[in-house]
Amino acid sequence: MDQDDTASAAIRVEGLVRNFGALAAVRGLDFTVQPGEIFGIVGPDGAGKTTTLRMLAGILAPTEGEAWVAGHSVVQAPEAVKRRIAYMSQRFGLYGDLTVAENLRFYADLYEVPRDHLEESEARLLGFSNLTPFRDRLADNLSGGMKQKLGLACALIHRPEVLLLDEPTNGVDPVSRRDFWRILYSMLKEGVTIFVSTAYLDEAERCSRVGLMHQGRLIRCDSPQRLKGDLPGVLAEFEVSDARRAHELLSSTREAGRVSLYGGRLHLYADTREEVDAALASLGEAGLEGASWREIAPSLEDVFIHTVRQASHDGEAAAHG
Ligand SMILES: Nc1ncnc2c1ncn2[C@@H]1O[C@H](COP(=O)(O)OP(=O)(O)OP(=O)(O)O)[C@@H](O)[C@H]1O
Repeated sequence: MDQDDTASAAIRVEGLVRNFGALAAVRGLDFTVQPGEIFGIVGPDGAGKTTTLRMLAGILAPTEGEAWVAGHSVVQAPEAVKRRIAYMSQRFGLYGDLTVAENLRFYADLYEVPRDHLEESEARLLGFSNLTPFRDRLADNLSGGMKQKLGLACALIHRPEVLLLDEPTNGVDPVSRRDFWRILYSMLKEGVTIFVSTAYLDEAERCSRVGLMHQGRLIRCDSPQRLKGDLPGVLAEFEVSDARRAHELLSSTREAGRVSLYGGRLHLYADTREEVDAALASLGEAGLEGASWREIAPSLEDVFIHTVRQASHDGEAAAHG
């Protein structure tokens, strides 16, 4: 590989594999994240997101392949990687019997943050996260959202170049989630590169690029805009008096995931417009009068559902073929 490429990319991954015994958790990843990007990774439970993050953080050795994070190899120099990044796992270690300020100080000491920068960094991070009024509260007595924000503040105290976040807002209330993302954007402005896994597709929408992970592979990787624009087929929304019944009728003859109910509206993901017209005709034949349909723009959720379905379908076909 070109030495300059490795040095300039914030994260570069080549042929990364991780097996746990017979289980292939990560099956060969290749991607690059540029400095100042926010890269989101989404995928069903067990897709391999946490395993990937742990390898990038230098705390889990790859079975095969390589990754360079903040200019260092996770295989050759994991300790150098750890000094230049922050990794917030799903069970980030806050000390419940220490206060908010004491937790920050603990992480500052751990990373040997110079004392002369400390007060300013603490004040800034507490301010960002709206935790200043709670600086003397024990971490155990914070709400879930506040705990996550404090975890992020602790992860940022040593000014990492790359921030690795594993589902950081899982179960967090909407207001704290918004605060959390505000902090992430401020960090981006300061040039920090962010790699975040999330189960929330509205969060994935906020990323500069999104990787869809499925069974240990990245099956798509692009900007949210492009991912939505490239979804093949037609997404149709039906206006119909009895959406529940229409759902039953249309889904009985289609693969799972093709027909879904959104409130009182019915969505059909079809290969062609003719297929949608045929579906409309079949509703009429079944006595559901007055139905109509219009094409709608897919959301990232649609892209996610249909891409995963297609990948599972292709995987099964390959297994049986
Ligand atoms: N230490 C381990 N030992 C054995 N198997 C593991 C280990 N860690 C992960 N796995 C397995 O590897 C696969 C990928 O897990 P991983 O946690 O990376 O997925 P994920 O996409 O992060 O899902 P989740 O969001 O549920 O954590 C799963 O089948 C999991 O059971």
